[in-house]
Amino acid sequence: MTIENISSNKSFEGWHKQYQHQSSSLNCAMRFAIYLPPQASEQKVPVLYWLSGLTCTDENFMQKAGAMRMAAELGVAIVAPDTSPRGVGVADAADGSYDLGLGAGFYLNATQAPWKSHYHMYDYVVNELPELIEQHFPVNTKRAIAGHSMGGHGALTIGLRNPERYQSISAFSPIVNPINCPWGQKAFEHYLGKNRDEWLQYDACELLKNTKAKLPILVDQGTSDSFLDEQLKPQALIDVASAQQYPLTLRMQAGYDHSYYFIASFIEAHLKFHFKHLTA
Ligand SMILES: N[C@@H](CCC(=O)N[C@@H](CSC=O)C(=O)NCC(=O)O)C(=O)O
Repeated sequence: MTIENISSNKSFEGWHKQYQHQSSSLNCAMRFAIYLPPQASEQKVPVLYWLSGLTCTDENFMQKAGAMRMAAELGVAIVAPDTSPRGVGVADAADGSYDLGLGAGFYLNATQAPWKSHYHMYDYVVNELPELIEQHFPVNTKRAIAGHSMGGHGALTIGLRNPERYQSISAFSPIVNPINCPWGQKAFEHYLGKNRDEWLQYDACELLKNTKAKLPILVDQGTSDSFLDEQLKPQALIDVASAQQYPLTLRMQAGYDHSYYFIASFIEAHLKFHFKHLTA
């Protein structure tokens, strides 16, 4: 697997870099960003995989979250993939809507035309990307996964389905129950078809009901988030976790909205949470 460097910027004595490569899972060229802390010049470091939300690329988190100072202090690399396949021949929403198609891959493997030829973000994040990162960069195999909104859904579902691959999961404002909200229902019907049984494998609440593993989960949710009641519904996750006695910490943060201003306010706590489990 070859990768092409397309940018390098020194930051907090480490490096932020962007790369492009041909993805076998997605059947197109993909871009990702990596932050390598200063410790990576001397030793292999653990990795936090960050999954962004609707409309994002690899750039939103790296430019807006303010995560690099603490990542440099702790010695944790951060990898941020794009949120969907892109390029010539990749299907997009017919009406140009932001919640389907480009920028809206929902971290699943699509089974329906026209999506199924490229939209395999689940396979990309779970297998291809870590393999590529571990081949090309000074990282060890201790991994954590986090994300925002659609990316929070991705982090929860991928972490819950692959507990042996990650040490910890965290999310900001995640879509916790996509089978019961408009964003999730629209995406799943297009990507997975009308059979709702096929949707359950990508729903964090459903997965939490059935998981035996107990990977620690931290969630922060703003109380002034305009998507809170219609799309995010954190109480559904609290209820299942409570019934399962699952180690979930879900904090309602007063006055915060859905933006990166919110993420920037609590990203240090998430990095410290992951660091504790990555180095336990
Ligand atoms: N209507 C908005 C919706 C897009 C939006 O709010 N995207 C969020 C993630 S929402 C859930 O996945 C986001 O992270 N935006 C990028 C950013 O840098 O803030 C719109 O299209 O503007």
